[in-house]
Amino acid sequence: MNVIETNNLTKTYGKSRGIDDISFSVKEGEIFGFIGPNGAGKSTTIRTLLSLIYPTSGSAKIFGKDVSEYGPEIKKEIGYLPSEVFYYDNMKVIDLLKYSASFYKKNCNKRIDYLANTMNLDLNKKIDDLSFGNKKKVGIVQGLLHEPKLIILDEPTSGLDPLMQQKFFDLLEEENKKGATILFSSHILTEVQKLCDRVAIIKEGKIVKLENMSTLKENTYKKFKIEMLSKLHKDYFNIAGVNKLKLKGNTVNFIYKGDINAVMKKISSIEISNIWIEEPDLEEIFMHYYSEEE
Ligand SMILES: Nc1ncnc2c1ncn2[C@@H]1O[C@H](COP(=O)(O)OP(=O)(O)OP(=O)(O)O)[C@@H](O)[C@H]1O
Repeated sequence: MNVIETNNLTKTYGKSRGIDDISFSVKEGEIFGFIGPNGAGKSTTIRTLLSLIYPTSGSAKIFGKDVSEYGPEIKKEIGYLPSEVFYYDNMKVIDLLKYSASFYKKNCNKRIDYLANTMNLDLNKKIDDLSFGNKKKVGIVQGLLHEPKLIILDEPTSGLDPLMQQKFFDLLEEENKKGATILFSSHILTEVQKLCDRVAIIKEGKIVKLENMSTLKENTYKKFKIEMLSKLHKDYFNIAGVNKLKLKGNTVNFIYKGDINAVMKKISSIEISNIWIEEPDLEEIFMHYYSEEE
């Protein structure tokens, strides 16, 4: 079953572009990453899904229901963490969370304690007295306290220190194991890489790539660095699939995309002292998509 489904979703702000013809779906139980640089259209897509803004054209469904028509009903099953959180600063954390919990028809007290404990959040402090990162934690607890079926996170880790980020990821994985579907927007690729099953890469309002995380990495090139015992002719590795070759002294660097056996045969015919074969990280793959289409 698809928990999220968007069809040709388009949003313009007056004459300027927000998002253009966005179509994707997220299956139940999936952790789906939405990655792209500032201004690409991540927040616009998310805000449309939450019916905080309305599409110019196209449509979106959550749990099989149109978001514009069933917004309030759908939102009860969603936990949303916006990219920027604003609160009534004078309230105590616990009062704000109890107020949030009152919108759902269940007792969330134990859950609030558990989440606050895990995220190391002092419930008795005034919101005004919290640091930016601690305010973010309030948003996290607020988004997860009703054990939503769908968790939508817009740049959720900004302001969290690495230890807290890890605790937060552990929490998300825990929720996902219990069945929650997660949509995770970010421009930080390493975190998307850690967590997500599938990603959509968004650029200037359009999805430029939609792929399983594993395929995204498999279908790309590998990086080779080879140290040889003696100097080679510069054309030795001039075979199909080899790119960006650099020969310096006895060391050759290149990237390779193609049948791995072809390049391994070439390597096995020479004497080498060391070899490194590396996968590009998501950052490099991402840069590749961006520069390729510019
Ligand atoms: N309220 C608005 N009025 C006019 N233009 C807007 C508005 N909100 C967003 N935009 C424009 O829509 C485009 C997409 O913005 P959006 O905030 O969705 O991007 P984003 O990928 O979430 O970026 P960021 O990571 O910076 O939040 C941008 O060009 C932005 O300037």
